[in-house]
Amino acid sequence: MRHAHTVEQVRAAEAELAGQPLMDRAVAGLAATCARVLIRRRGRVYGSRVLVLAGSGDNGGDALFAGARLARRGAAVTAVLLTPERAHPAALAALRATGSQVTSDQEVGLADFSRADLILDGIVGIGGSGPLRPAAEPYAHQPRRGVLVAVDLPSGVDADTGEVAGAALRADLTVTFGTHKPSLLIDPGAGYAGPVQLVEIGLRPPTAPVEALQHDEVAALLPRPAAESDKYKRGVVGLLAGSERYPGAGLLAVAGALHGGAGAVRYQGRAAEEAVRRHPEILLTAGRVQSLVVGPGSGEDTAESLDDALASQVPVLVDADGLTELARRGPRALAGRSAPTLLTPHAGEAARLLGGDASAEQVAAARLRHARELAARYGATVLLKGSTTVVARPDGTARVNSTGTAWLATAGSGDVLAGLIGALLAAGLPPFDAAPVGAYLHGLAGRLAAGSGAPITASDIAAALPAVWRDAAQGDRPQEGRPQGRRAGNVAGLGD
Ligand SMILES: NC(=O)C1=CN([C@@H]2O[C@H](COP(=O)(O)OP(=O)(O)OC[C@H]3O[C@@H](n4cnc5c(N)ncnc54)[C@H](OP(=O)(O)O)[C@@H]3O)[C@@H](O)[C@H]2O)[C@@H](O)CC1
Ligand SMILES: Nc1ncnc2c1ncn2[C@@H]1O[C@H](COP(=O)(O)OP(=O)(O)O)[C@@H](O)[C@H]1O
Ligand SMILES: [K+]
Repeated sequence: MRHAHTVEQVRAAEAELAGQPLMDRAVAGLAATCARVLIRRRGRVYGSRVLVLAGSGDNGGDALFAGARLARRGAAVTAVLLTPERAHPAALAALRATGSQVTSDQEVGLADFSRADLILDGIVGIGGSGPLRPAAEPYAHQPRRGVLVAVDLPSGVDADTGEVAGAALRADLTVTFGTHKPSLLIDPGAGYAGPVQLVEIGLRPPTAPVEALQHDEVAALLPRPAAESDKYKRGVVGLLAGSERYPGAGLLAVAGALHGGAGAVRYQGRAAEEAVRRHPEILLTAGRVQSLVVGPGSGEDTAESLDDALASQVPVLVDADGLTELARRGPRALAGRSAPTLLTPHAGEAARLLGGDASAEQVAAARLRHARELAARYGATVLLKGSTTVVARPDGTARVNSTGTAWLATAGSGDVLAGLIGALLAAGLPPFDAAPVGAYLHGLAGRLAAGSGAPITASDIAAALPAVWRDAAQGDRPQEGRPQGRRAGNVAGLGD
């Protein structure tokens, strides 16, 4: 599991360790990573050009101390102070002691920014608030040819949420200390972080409010048939999906559900004839189900299907047209339910569910906040789709998934996901497990189908699910976050 803690939690954990050399540990890890980057890039640290951007807090202190270590290994280090009168005194003294250049001339800083082999972004870390200050902002737009390493988190990104109020520095790599911050896992912030390397400094923060399942946890959660299983014991998922107008959505939900670990799929939409032709294994008869998926392409049947689903005593996943209908009815429509409800909106549907309190763009820019808000308002688990999928519970705890790829943004992709998660619910996973496990597999399936990068269809995603399931079921792979190390995860090639 990858855990992310809030600034408040980090501060409290830090206070418990008062007197311990936390900064030394952080700096040692940071400098070692920078040295490895330089060795990979230039063959050695000696003679490399390093630019340190130092703000007025400890984040700047970390960057200056790391700069001093690199200078002692022969790097030509320049430090640019953004608030010269308040630079970290001990760190500045350490850097000056190496004979490195120190300036507060931002013109010099910007010129060096373009030339340096490595830039340390120590402008601001977990102490940041609001948009980048004017002195710092130009660095967010300045071209560069070197590697930009964010210290703790990219400056300009809100640590707790991943929101970016204005400009932010786009890192090639982030070295974070003690624990992950939510912003390193959730877009748009995560998109500025690059791969994330965690330096252990001994912090022992409490339960994480935001976490990301990794291969091992997914492996442990995947439903597997036991020796005495039969198809009913494994779970039956009912699909209220597909209409005369949108038969395809029903078929894609079936395709997702068939690969989701349930024993059987009971199809109850209007595309039955085509569905059974394509998927002869489905059941068309009415009967018991252990979960219901309502909404994908359900068109003219939506209101009735939603009534049926919400009146049931089984877990219900509401997607697509079902969400539009639910938005019309409002949160009270879920008030009487005794079984769990899972809502799976994309940003536009989320905006609708919020009744106009936020636009789709605002939802996408503040994914964690809006997923939590929706979960609280509707008293349901919410899976907010998009570049980072966020699953939130009414109590605010959240799981995020980053295995996806933008190639997943293709018509019908969400229908496959709805069927897949519906099957996981039928197999007995609670929504807070079924939703992130489904998103994890769906994301990997998209990646597998897209290969090195090619347009894929929703059917391709469904077809890739068995291979991805087999791979995930093996667990124990040191695979984390974005699997190719593009973002959170092992720092491909830059780590040990
Ligand atoms: N916690 C731990 O366990 C450990 C933490 N460590 C390190 O400490 C860091 C936290 O240090 P910190 O508390 O000094 O705050 P920090 O991030 O440097 O920022 C504060 C300064 O930034 C300024 N500023 C604010 N907003 C801004 C903006 N938008 N744009 C520009 N500037 C902005 C603000 O200025 P002011 O508002 O006062 O004018 C203030 O002076 C943490 O990220 C990690 O690197 C490690 O060393 C080891 C263990
Ligand atoms: N930029 C992106 N990066 C990663 N995944 C994405 C991106 N855009 C969309 N997705 C994923 O693609 C799927 C699209 O679902 P949805 O919007 O419901 O499409 P549809 O309604 O056509 O089925 C979701 O799983 C979503 O998380
Ligand atoms: K930073």
